[in-house]
Amino acid sequence: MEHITLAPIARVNGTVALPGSKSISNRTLLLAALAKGTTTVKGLLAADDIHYMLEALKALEIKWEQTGESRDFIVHGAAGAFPVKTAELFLGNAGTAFRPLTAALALCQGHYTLSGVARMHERPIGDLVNALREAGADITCTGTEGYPPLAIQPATFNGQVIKVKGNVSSQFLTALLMALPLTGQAVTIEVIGELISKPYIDITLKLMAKFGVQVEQKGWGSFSIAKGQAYQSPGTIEVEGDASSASYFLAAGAIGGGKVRVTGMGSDSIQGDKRFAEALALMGAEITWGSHFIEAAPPKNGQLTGIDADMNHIPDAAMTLAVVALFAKGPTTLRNIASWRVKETDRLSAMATELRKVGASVIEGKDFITVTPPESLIADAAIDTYDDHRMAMCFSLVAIKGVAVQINDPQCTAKTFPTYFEELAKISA
Ligand SMILES: O=C(O)C1=C[C@@H](OP(=O)(O)O)[C@@H](O)[C@H](O)C1
Ligand SMILES: C=C(OP(=O)(O)O)C(=O)O
Repeated sequence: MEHITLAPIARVNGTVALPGSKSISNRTLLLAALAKGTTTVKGLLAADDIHYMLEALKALEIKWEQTGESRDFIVHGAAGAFPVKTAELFLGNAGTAFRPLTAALALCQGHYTLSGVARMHERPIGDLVNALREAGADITCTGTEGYPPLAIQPATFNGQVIKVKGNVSSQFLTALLMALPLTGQAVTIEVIGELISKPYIDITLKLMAKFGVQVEQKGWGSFSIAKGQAYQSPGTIEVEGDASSASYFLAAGAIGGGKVRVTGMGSDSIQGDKRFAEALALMGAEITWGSHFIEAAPPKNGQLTGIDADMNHIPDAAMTLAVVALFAKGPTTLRNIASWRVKETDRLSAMATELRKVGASVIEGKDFITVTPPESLIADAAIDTYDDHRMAMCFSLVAIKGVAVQINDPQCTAKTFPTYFEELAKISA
């Protein structure tokens, strides 16, 4: 297996220009594809998840072009439903492509199949499929009921009130929100039970508003779209830097003896993961906020402290804290993170296994993890990454003011951050 060996990094210092946000890139591409008019998308993320969305749009005969070598793309919108009525889409392991495209295609009166990598076929989609079916959609799970792959057939949509469960993934609600304006009808989405990962719904609503569709929100339980709204290109959208990707560098700054600044997003960001910096501050890190940057440095007294906190609002960036916990005084407990089990891998189990390899004592709960740091880290651990980009990026932090560490299959960062290890090297001394 390919691996990368990171020697202990004595000090980190410098500035990282963040790659584009995955969540904003894929939402913007889909909204631009459904909108009337041409949209220039600036600073699109270059990574596998976005590649799958771009290729899917191409298969659906949405015209787009890249401006030279830049990350600026021009998308020619279809002004409504996709023009192509038959397509086979392969979407890798990109939740932000798979879930929203499922909902949009269910309303397009065509014959479509959607599939992904083996792990995508183990990630639940039943709550979204059932919500769409109850509104008349014809969707078959061609493997196991409740999971991809999916086959969609033409059907009459008749939903006025659509109920969806929110406790497995917020992407199901996001998918319905983005797709339903295609019907042109008044529709209300009711969320049954708890809604997790709420800040991602804010990203969805803010981007829909940029494309001219307003949603009337009542708390987190009801979302209404008035009749006759349709997406309209806003002209240009600038993709912010990725706040989840920022977490590794901010954590490095908090651990590593110097200041690390990330640019491309800051206090003005629409991404919930900016609040990772608040969690780091709770551990004692010195955080400086700008409207378009965040900077992290170690605590004034040099010692991070463990925390016990609810992480439901930042599930992706919370993984980074589990590794920062290795450098803190006392245990750290991250709570309300059951969704970790249905992401790129079972992240609760993977995180517990790999943290133990470097010497931590770990309690793996059903929906929480407690990490007690070892007296001293075990050197030269070979970290397995489970085809999970975040496992690879998180465990690189072990080297910062710590010990040498081997990361197996480092290319898995391609899902959201293909150049991660190069960027880390640039701020390492
Ligand atoms: O909507 C989004 O862009 C995302 C929502 C979150 O998923 P869940 O809602 O499944 O927690 C997050 O983990 C994922 O990386 C991106
Ligand atoms: C959960 C993640 O991805 P996805 O968008 O595929 O759900 C992630 O990037 O951590």
